[in-house]
Amino acid sequence: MKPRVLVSDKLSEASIQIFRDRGIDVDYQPDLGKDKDALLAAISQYDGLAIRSATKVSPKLIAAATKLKVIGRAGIGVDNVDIPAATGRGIIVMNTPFGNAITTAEHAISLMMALARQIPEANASTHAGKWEKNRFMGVELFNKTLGVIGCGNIGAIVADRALGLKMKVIAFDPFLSPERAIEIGVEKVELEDVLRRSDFITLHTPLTDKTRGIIDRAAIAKMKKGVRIINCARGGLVVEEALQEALKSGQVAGAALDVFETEPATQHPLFGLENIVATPHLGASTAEAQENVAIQIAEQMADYLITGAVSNALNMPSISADEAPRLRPFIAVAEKLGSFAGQLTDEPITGIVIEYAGEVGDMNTRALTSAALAGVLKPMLGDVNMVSAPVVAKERGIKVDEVRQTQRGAYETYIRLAIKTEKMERSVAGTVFSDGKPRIIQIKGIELESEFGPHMLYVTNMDKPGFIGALGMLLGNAGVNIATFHLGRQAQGQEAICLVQIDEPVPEAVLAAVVKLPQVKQAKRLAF
Ligand SMILES: NC(=O)c1ccc[n+]([C@@H]2O[C@H](COP(=O)([O-])OP(=O)(O)OC[C@H]3O[C@@H](n4cnc5c(N)ncnc54)[C@H](O)[C@@H]3O)[C@@H](O)[C@H]2O)c1
Ligand SMILES: O=C(O)CC[C@@H](O)C(=O)O
Repeated sequence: MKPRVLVSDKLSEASIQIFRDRGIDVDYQPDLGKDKDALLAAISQYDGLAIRSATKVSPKLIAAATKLKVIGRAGIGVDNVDIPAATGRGIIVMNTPFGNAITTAEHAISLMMALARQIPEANASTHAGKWEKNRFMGVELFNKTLGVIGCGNIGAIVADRALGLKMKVIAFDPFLSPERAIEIGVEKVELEDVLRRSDFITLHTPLTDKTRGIIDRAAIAKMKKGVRIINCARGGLVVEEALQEALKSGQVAGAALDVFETEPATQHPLFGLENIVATPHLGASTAEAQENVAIQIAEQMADYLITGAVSNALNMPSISADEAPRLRPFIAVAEKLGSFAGQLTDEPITGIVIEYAGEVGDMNTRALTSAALAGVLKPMLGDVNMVSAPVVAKERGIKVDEVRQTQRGAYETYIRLAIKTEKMERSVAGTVFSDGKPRIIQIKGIELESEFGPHMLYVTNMDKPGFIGALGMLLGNAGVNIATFHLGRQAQGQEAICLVQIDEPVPEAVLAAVVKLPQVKQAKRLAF
């Protein structure tokens, strides 16, 4: 069946065509995002949801989205998506981190200039026929200090443009390296310095628990009198009441806001103030940026739904379109090895070590580890996939370690997964043969070679004569057809393992009879 995507916000037509061209059924309902109830009623039909900022993806919506695999944000900020809830349900959340960065930086610079020269007010006055030449006395940008809070993609572009205007640019960003600061020509400083030294302050951080209210009453009190503030990032970074007081007192000479605590902001205490320039979240609104982000998100979502390639996901490692087909059989073997170990483990798992050797050691092992974890956890928890598994493992206090080595042993590739519980450690290893099929090659250090079948019987026994015949007879008498039969042992007369692929699940009574065979230590049904 074709994947179905809902586009619930206004997106460029080009993106709709991309979905169609890639063989995806797409419903373009640009106003549905604003109608919570209608969206909630419709969401269960879709594999993908493409949005901008109007659609709020709440835990309630995610709970109703039973088929949903991917949420694509045509833009940067994903604060309208509950990422933990999506991750918990195994839904990938992706955005387009660069598509609107230049446009948004240009908007911030436009707002700074509009503030410096009071262009909106002067425009309104001139249109009103007032010719108030003496009323509008501006300030120059030349030689002024611009303080950038958050110097990532957009902050760095703003800095670059401001340097072109011959401003001095200082930046506060805990994640900005000194080398990067030198590269982009800014002085890396502390927040206090930005507050104390800047003539203009521009915000370019995401809205997080750390950045919410970063410009509050106390921060404003530390600023130069007559500072001008530009917020083209997110409402909530600036405490609006504190700003209002400071604009009235003259501590802040002017502020330009593209974003507001509550949007749409149709009524606001700051509206109507002379020293406020306001735009309705237009940062990303150019034809170029909207085309970019819409095309990018449609490509990324289509890639994921059709090929499994993952790019720009916020809750899953990337898998490029080139590596997706190469990775697929290894994802399958990692998941199956995990599932094998998970099905055999009844106690709480404390740790998992995944070892990659040979060719696979050079691959995207984060994706493989996520697949292995999903395999381990699924038998116990059911609804876990590559997206949610790392988070679920962490929540359960399972320590996950990856070991990579590129040298080869007997096999071109080798993946070994060891599970630790309070009482024991169990390991299983596998590989992918040239036919692309995953194989088990080792269990508990015992060599044997088997495919993963839909129905299997796993038996550990003592290596004594008569066992194979007795097991074969038991299964045969019960009408259970054996497809493949694989054996391995530690050494003659010691612990042995038998892996039998059968055409249907072993009935309970037959399993009980297998356990009673004198040589048998343990017998379990497995399914892949
Ligand atoms: N107005 C609009 O239409 C519009 C358009 C695009 C993006 N945005 C907003 O702009 C924000 C920035 O976008 P970007 O592409 O530059 O993101 P980015 O991730 O490239 O950069 C954000 C920077 O903020 C820094 N940061 C994080 N926490 C910080 C803190 N406590 N103090 C200082 N810096 C901190 C990060 O280290 C990072 O360098 C987005 O999160 C989005 O909310 C708004
Ligand atoms: O979609 C928009 O118009 C705004 C997007 C912007 O806020 C973003 O974070 O990318």
